[in-house]
Amino acid sequence: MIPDIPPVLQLAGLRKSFGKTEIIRGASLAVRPGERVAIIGPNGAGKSTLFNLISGRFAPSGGEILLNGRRIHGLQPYEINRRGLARSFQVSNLFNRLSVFENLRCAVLWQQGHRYAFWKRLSRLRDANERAEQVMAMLHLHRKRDALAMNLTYAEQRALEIGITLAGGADVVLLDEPTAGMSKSETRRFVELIREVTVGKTLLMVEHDMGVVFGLADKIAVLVYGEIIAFDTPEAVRADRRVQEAYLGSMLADPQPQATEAGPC
Ligand SMILES: Nc1ncnc2c1ncn2[C@@H]1O[C@H](COP(=O)(O)OP(=O)(O)OP(=O)(O)O)[C@@H](O)[C@H]1O
Repeated sequence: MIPDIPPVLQLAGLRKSFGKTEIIRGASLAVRPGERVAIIGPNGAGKSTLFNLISGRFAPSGGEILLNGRRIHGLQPYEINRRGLARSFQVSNLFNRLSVFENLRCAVLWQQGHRYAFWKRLSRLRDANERAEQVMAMLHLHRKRDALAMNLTYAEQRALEIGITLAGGADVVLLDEPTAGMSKSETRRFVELIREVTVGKTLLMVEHDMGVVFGLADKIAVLVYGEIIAFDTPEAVRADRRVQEAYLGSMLADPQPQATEAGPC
């Protein structure tokens, strides 16, 4: 990474209060193009709130969010999406009664601004079909092309969700606990898949599994009580005394995947 490349995503003194309680307390972060950043921290530290602020679901109480140097705070989630930032959710975002292909095509059309207007020009539909096929192949889901989302395995559903997030071609991708609920072997395969499908993209993820975090991230941001107390390489974060004291030093000392073999599939 060349240090003076401008950040693709920048948080500056970001704040968010719910009522009188300040949850995000002046968070600042500069993410360079192509970096893979994991946000870690104790339960309730504000990780999901931070994602909700960046993706436009919540309006900040103060501070700034810049995407490619332009302010995005105050924009609607779909406007932020069309500026090239897409996010996945912890809860399922799939249309259960649509096929894998149809789910992806809906996502392409929506993210390109056609909403669900399937009657739009045929050439656009052709482009969306091609993009959906492309994303399906990237996810290794082409053999499940016509399977309904509800009939996929849990890991396939999570892969499809990542496909939906990537469908519109966003350059900045936010993944919220992408491996939650997976077995160890599924988690290992999924980490490889995430690595493959995010080549050339900037990735921000919230993840509790330290094996995934240390296996994927170029940099780790540690959020404690709404403040980013460290933002550095995995090695530097692991050695940081403040991080060890504030956030489960033992977890960082031995970053093995935390998932159990008893996944939901
Ligand atoms: N819409 C809301 N209204 C009021 N309080 C909220 C709201 N959303 C989140 N909070 C509070 O903000 C705090 C941070 O929650 P958040 O979900 O962002 O933490 P987190 O770090 O993602 O936690 P976890 O690791 O458990 O998912 C919590 O105390 C939560 O109750």
